Amino acid sequence: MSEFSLTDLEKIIAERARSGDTQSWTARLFAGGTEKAAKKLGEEAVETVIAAMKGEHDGLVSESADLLYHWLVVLALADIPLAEVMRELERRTAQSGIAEKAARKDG
Ligand SMILES: N=c1c2ncn([C@@H]3O[C@H](COP(=O)(O)OP(=O)(O)OP(=O)(O)O)[C@@H](O)[C@H]3O)c2ncn1[C@@H]1O[C@H](COP(=O)(O)O)[C@@H](O)[C@H]1O
Repeated sequence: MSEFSLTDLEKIIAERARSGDTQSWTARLFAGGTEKAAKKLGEEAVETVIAAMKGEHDGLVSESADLLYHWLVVLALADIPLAEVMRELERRTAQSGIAEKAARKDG
């Protein structure tokens, strides 16, 4: 399992967004604004769906990476930290009681 996390990528995106580097895709996405970035996210989602439906292993991995990267850019443009989404996922997990059931099973 890679040590690299979405939190690491979120930090890189924040740094690159501020860089003003004309070669930076992140900086260009930020300059283009939310609508453009969200459209790109939609395209990557469609490409991910197509790769999944075709059963393309490598394509699905690659498109998933594009999707997660563009999703984090859209979140950053909306000033929503990844932690806020994780808290929502955690809340839903706690609500379902799945985590406790798994812990009881392990213990
Ligand atoms: N993870 C990514 C990442 N995933 C995809 N992309 C870029 O997203 C762009 C769009 O992908 P597409 O598949 O649509 O390729 P495209 O050639 O633009 O296709 P068209 O839309 O033009 O048809 C490409 O330029 C990819 O390089 C990414 N760009 C950056 N990152 C991360 O962000 C960091 C900083 O990158 P820069 O901001 O470019 O310095 C990198 O080190 C990576 O960690």
